[in-house]
Amino acid sequence: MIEFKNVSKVYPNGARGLKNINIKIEKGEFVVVVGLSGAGKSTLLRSINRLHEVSNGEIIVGGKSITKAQGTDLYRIRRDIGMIFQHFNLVKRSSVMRNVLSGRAGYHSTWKMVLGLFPKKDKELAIQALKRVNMPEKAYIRADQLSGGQQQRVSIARALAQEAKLILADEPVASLDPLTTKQVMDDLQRVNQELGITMVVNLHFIDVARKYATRIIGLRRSRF
Ligand SMILES: Nc1ncnc2c1ncn2[C@@H]1O[C@H](COP(=O)(O)OP(=O)(O)OP(=O)(O)O)[C@@H](O)[C@H]1O
Repeated sequence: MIEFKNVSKVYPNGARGLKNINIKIEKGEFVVVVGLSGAGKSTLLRSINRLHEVSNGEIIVGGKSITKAQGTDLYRIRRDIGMIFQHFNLVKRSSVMRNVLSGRAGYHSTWKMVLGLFPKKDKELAIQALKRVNMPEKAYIRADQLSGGQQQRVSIARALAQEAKLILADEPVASLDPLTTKQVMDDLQRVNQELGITMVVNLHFIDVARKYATRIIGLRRSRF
């Protein structure tokens, strides 16, 4: 599903993000990346969908080189990759439904999205996604009316509506309390087990990593 081939990343200011990384992640794995602050976890995760460009080496996603891909090819590879951020990245003044539907944006023309013209099938997908995170009754509430944990579960629903084959979650529970952390991690686990969506998750807490991961990757000073 994902292969890092001798990947290195040096930031323009000279900071080293990754050093000679070789990893293979198979379809359906729940991989947790752990490491101290500055170890390179975010750089690793964000290089998978090319939010960060790597300096050397190549990353293969779903059999295709995302490193070399351009134009439509890059767009298609990215469409299969859902992203979950520490601070949820929802449009806070929009409804939950509208946020989940935004996961469908990659399937339609920009003008339709600007006008909010989503086909019926998309709305059904969005409701199904909200059901999977146990939040269908919140569909028409504004996102900023929800707790942090609920907002994070909406962002999981957005990735599901996107029909992502792979979800990258960069510190998804770093802003949450222990109870909410469990709910969000349980949702990610359920999605992984029931839908077979591959997960790559960065976490600070090794106990949470142990509980959920099918494999833990430890990063230390840009290496693993
Ligand atoms: N945009 C950037 N510009 C310059 N250097 C950066 C940038 N992003 C990260 N770095 C550097 O790259 C290295 C790895 O950082 P990265 O954010 O990937 O680590 P991390 O393990 O995710 O840490 P944290 O948990 O604190 O986010 C660090 O030395 C960091 O200072």
